[in-house]
Amino acid sequence: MAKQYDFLFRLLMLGDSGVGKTCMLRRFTESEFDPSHISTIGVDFKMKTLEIDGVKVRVQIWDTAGQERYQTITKQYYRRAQGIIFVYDITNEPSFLHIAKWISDVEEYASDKVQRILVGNKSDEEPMRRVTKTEGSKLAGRYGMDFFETSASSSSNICESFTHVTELVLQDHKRDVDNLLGSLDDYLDKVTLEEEKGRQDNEENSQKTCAC
Ligand SMILES: Nc1nc2c(ncn2[C@@H]2O[C@H](COP(=O)(O)OP(=O)(O)OP(=O)(O)O)[C@@H](O)[C@H]2O)c(=O)[nH]1
Repeated sequence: MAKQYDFLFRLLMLGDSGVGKTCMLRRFTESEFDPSHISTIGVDFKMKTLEIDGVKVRVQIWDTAGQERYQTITKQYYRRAQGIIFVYDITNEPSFLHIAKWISDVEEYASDKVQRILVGNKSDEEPMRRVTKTEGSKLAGRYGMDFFETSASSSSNICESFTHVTELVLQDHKRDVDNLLGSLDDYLDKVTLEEEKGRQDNEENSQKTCAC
């Protein structure tokens, strides 16, 4: 059967328990919002296909448990992620302060090339806000990440944030392919030049032989 997509990328969601990772993922993949909080056990994943600039990208999004007790399990998923979404809750300051810890874990366990974005979720809860947009944006800037405020409840910026991290992974992948093709071109040019030089040397040698 023909493949239904051009690329398959793995994304990972990280952040404290209760910040809304599962709700964001359900909103993105199933357009649903469930206000109950059932803590994720270990890890879970959902798939979705996106079309970016005519390229079909299938994303496998891993939703990790925020609870400390599952971290030995969840850390095993860091290495294979190509994109990471760090999530905090704008109504919960500790979840924002813990982002530095999540980032340091990723720096320790994930690939150096992993693409990352920062998300402040629950932007619909404005009266309960404890972390300003400027604080979120500054933290993201400090780590060289793009920043979004989302709401799984109202759906604000959900599609934009998942699509953006996928675009970053796709761009990085294309850069790798271009570099590989560039090296292949250089190699083929070198081989052609050497063959050309070999032919010329042979011709010169045979002319010399004839003259004798
Ligand atoms: N108001 C509001 N509530 C939200 C939003 N997203 C999630 N919630 C609520 O926050 C609670 C926790 O959401 P979950 O998605 O289960 O949180 P989680 O980060 O996956 O938690 P763990 O699985 O324990 O790591 C639930 O009661 C949700 O209804 C949002 O955008 N706005």
